[in-house]
Amino acid sequence: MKVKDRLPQILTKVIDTIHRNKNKFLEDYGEEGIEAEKKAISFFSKLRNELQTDKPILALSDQQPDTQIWNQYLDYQKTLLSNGEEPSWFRSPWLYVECYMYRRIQEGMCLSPPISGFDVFEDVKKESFFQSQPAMLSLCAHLQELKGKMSGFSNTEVREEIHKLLQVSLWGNKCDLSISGGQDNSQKTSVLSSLEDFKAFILVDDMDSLWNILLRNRDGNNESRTRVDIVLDNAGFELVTDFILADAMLSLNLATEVHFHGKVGPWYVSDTTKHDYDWTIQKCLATNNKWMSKCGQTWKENLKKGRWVYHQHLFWTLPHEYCTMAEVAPDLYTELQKSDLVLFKGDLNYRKLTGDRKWDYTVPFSEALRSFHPAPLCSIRTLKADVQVGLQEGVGERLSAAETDWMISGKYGVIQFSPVV
Ligand SMILES: O=P(O)(O)OC[C@H]1O[C@](O)(CO)[C@@H](O)[C@@H]1O
Ligand SMILES: [Mn+2]
Repeated sequence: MKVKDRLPQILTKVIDTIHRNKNKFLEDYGEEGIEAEKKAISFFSKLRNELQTDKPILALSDQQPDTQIWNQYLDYQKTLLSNGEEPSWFRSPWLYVECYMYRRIQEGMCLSPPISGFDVFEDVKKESFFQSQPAMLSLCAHLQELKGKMSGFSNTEVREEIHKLLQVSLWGNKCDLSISGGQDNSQKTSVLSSLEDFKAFILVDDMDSLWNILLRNRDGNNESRTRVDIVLDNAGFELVTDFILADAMLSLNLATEVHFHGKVGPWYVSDTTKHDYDWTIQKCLATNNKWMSKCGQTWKENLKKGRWVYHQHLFWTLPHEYCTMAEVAPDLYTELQKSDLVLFKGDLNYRKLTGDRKWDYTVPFSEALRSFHPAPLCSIRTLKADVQVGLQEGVGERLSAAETDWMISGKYGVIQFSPVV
């Protein structure tokens, strides 16, 4: 499905969702809730029309901490066009327009009090969590079993385990809801048993570079500290794979703290917010499956003890590419500099890391990052957008000749590392 079709479809789903929740708004806020529902629906119908008829991109009119930054970015887009042309939905960069649509959804809710706090994607995120529960259960059981036997593990065995869980987290990224226009895209089967078959689809495998960083902690003395950061992507199955990975890194003594970075508001349908993060841990804890509930308990404790830390920053929901972070969000850049390893989950992060440009397939990843080198970093992403760097000579060409949609189907993945250069 093309962006042109996918984005209006997402807006249609937003409108349906708000409409479906009318009674809830009535119960919560009385007549005022109903008025707000009408207001939000008319905002989103108008927005969908602007999109479909290629109207100019408008400045934001809410008063949020990032409103001015967005409006300045629009001014900057105007300077890129010649002879006074206006940036419009189809004549602006895809990355910008797509981010802009999600920001307009936030604006629509913000301008519709008292229902402003309503997350229009919450229903589908929850649904996808429940749909993939069997697959999550088997991961939780695997982790608990691993914990039972890991005390006698050699480094080779630990390496093998962490490689497995990195791959699980990679394939977990297939499950985002924006690419499917909000349709169910959950994980139905355990990925663990398919890892060997999927190996052939990993186009860049830098897992050993990560291993070398993590091994330093395992082999170091008790004083040593290793901080891993995970820039989260989707809630649902993917988030649980990230939790499993983070838990294993601590349990296997490969890291001492894991910092998670989530979105400040609803984003790209399934992206993780603070509420999704807490909800997921709570849900795992409360299930009647002993393995999953044990996982939930440990994760809650990790947060309490400061071994896990959750961060949010509005930079993650700006349209800016990451090479501008040091300038646009210096505080966040400084925070990431404290890390020993930053894992960027998902496709959108990859697009922002590389600036969503038409790079040659063989350009080194570090070069495509331009000045963005806060710490050693790694992208863990399935390919859903037509940007890919760091491939061996001839690989991109060979794939293009064989499969026209190899860059957007989510079938291929990378675990791609860049040291600090
Ligand atoms: O959740 P992810 O992996 O970032 O995927 C989201 C991707 O889906 C799309 O919305 C559809 O291709 C892309 O713009 C975006 O890169
Ligand atoms: Mn996403």
